[in-house]
Amino acid sequence: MINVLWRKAMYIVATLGPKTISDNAIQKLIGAGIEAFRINMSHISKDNIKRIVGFIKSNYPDVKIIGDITGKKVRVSEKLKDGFKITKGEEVIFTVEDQYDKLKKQLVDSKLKIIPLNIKQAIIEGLEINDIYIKDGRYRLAVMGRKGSVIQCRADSTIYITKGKSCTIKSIDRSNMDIPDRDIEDIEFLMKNDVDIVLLSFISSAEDIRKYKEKINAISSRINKSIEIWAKVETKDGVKNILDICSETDTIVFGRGDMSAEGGILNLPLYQWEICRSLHKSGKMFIVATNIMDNVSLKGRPSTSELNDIFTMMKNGVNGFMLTSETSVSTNGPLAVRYLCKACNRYSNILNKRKIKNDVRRK
Ligand SMILES: Nc1ncnc2c1ncn2[C@@H]1O[C@H](COP(=O)(O)OP(=O)(O)OP(=O)(O)O)[C@@H](O)[C@H]1O
Ligand SMILES: CC(=O)C(=O)O
Repeated sequence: MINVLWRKAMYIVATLGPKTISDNAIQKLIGAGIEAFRINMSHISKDNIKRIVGFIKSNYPDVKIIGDITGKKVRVSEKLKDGFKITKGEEVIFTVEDQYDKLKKQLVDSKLKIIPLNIKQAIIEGLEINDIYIKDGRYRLAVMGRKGSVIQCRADSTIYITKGKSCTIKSIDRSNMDIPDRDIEDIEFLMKNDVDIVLLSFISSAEDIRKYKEKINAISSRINKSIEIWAKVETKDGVKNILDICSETDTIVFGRGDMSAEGGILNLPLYQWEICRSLHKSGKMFIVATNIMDNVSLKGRPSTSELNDIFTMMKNGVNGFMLTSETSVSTNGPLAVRYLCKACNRYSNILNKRKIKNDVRRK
């Protein structure tokens, strides 16, 4: 087994994905300095999760495993059997899950492709929708016309559509949505397999967590297992209610991928700053996820702005970082972890020295 080289000043989490689910890849990430893994329940099969958890638990009992459940995330519905490409300028139809089969029959002779979303008609009734975004806001489809739940859109760029792909409708009100059945099944699976932490996605209020806790407590008394609960904040309401959310959990993860789609990428630093200010001296753990070391995936070294971002976040009280696509879909995962650990160690040494100096000066 590879030994962990050093203990880091910050909590560093890596997401496992197609490029890192083998035992060998997991060992390399641990050797580079990882002390917790995120498993995205939306992308990894249950068989693979069982194998990964078994491997980590029996070889690295101190490494924590975090199961990230999908929450109230809008995605392309599982009802879409075969994926397809839509080209720049092409018009397509989005619809809701409960209208998809009917619409497919009605439009059988039309050339328009239909994309079903995993939401029910009631969720979008009366809602003004100007755009639908795909993959954390990276691709935009402008709404050209709409009749109830039949939404005609034009693509700004060429995109591949497959089931499960993440979508964003900015104006959506999640308070009307039920906890997806899939989340409850996934939580029970995580508990039965001794996963340490469940990461609840799209938490917008303390009430959201309490609803999950009710379900988790019921499972817990039935199977006699427990699990730690963390909240992922990635909506405007979540940022607004951050202190309220903290009353129900000790760890907050800021999901910058979804947040940039939900709140607009230009506003992202402002949301991040707002959470830092709110959590300052709260004693809560604050972990920032996504787009931490993307340049290492692309070019083999971090960019100046990534390093500056990391330093500023540490100065503002962030306690940990969560790598997502850097380790799940890139072959440069261990390199990203090494750079991140080195940066965190170096900056925390400097910040600690500065703090001690200032404390002494104040006395
Ligand atoms: N097993 C997989 N098969 C295909 N694509 C994957 C897989 N795992 C991850 N991905 C892709 O890599 C990206 C980064 O993976 P990660 O698990 O960090 O997801 P994420 O950005 O939180 O995704 P999502 O928002 O879809 O839950 C995802 O957006 C997804 O498109
Ligand atoms: C990690 C995650 O969910 C996000 O960045 O949105």
